[in-house]
Amino acid sequence: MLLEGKIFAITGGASGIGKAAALEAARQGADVAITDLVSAEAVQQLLREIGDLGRRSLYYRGDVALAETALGFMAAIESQLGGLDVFVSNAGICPFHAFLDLPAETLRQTVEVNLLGAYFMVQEAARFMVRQGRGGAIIAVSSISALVGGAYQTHYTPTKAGVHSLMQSTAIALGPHGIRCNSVLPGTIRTPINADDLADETKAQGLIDRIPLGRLGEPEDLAGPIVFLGSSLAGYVTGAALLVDGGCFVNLQ
Ligand SMILES: NC(=O)C1=CN([C@@H]2O[C@H](COP(=O)(O)OP(=O)(O)OC[C@H]3O[C@@H](n4cnc5c(N)ncnc54)[C@H](O)[C@@H]3O)[C@@H](O)[C@H]2O)C=CC1
Ligand SMILES: C[C@H](O)[C@@H]1OC(=O)[C@H](O)[C@@H]1O
Repeated sequence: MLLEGKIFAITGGASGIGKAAALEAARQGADVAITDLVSAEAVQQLLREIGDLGRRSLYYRGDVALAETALGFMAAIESQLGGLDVFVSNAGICPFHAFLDLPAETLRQTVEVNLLGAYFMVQEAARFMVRQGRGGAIIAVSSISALVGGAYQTHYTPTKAGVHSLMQSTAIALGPHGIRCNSVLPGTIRTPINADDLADETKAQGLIDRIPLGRLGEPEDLAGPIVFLGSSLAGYVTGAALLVDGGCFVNLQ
């Protein structure tokens, strides 16, 4: 098992990519801490599944856009699980909208959740790991959108470039503490974040046609890469970005 005896924490772990990664971490031997916006009742089934795998779990409800959520989440992890080895900044939103009439509030909210939320969380996780003095791994869920644009994502793609850049800079800042920092760059993965967008079958098929592996991604496609980057198998990998897109990015012509 890749994360035997480790403590794994993730934001936005109630749904989609975060939920798949949380379950895979438990399968790979880790105790799992999750934070999300949803009620504790909404994650009971997920926590039961983690328990059935023989692992401890905790759920902390909060909004990552608020700096105090990071403090509260880390305090809960310390008191209930006793440490932190792998931290994944995953929570995010993508409210598709055209550029010219984008409301300032949509821009502000997207930046606050995706970029400031990631920053607050990564900073608190790193402080915790440095205090512990046993190194660690931090992974940010960025996107292929850190590298390419989207007409309806002008407020979103800069946040994904931002978290990719955050991992590059924190890799340098935290390397001397034995903390590795990497990002995963998913292509289009079917989750609730894009259910409405992909309900347009012409758009969905257009995306699939550009993917050499011939399908959109599923949340489980990210679970392995995230666990790998958190594990000692990736012990010399830091400051890296792993595209998980079925080959979409390289498919120019
Ligand atoms: N689905 C996709 O095609 C892609 C997704 N991503 C990124 O993956 C990450 C996870 O997204 P998905 O699993 O696809 O979507 P999702 O909607 O299934 O999961 C996102 C989770 O984040 C939580 N969340 C949203 N705002 C929050 C806040 N302010 N505080 C705490 N939790 C909050 C939601 O409640 C939800 O559980 C996001 O950062 C997204 O940008 C990146 C590339 C592609
Ligand atoms: C939510 C979108 O479908 C998804 O988000 C990303 O970051 C990808 O680039 C896709 O556009």
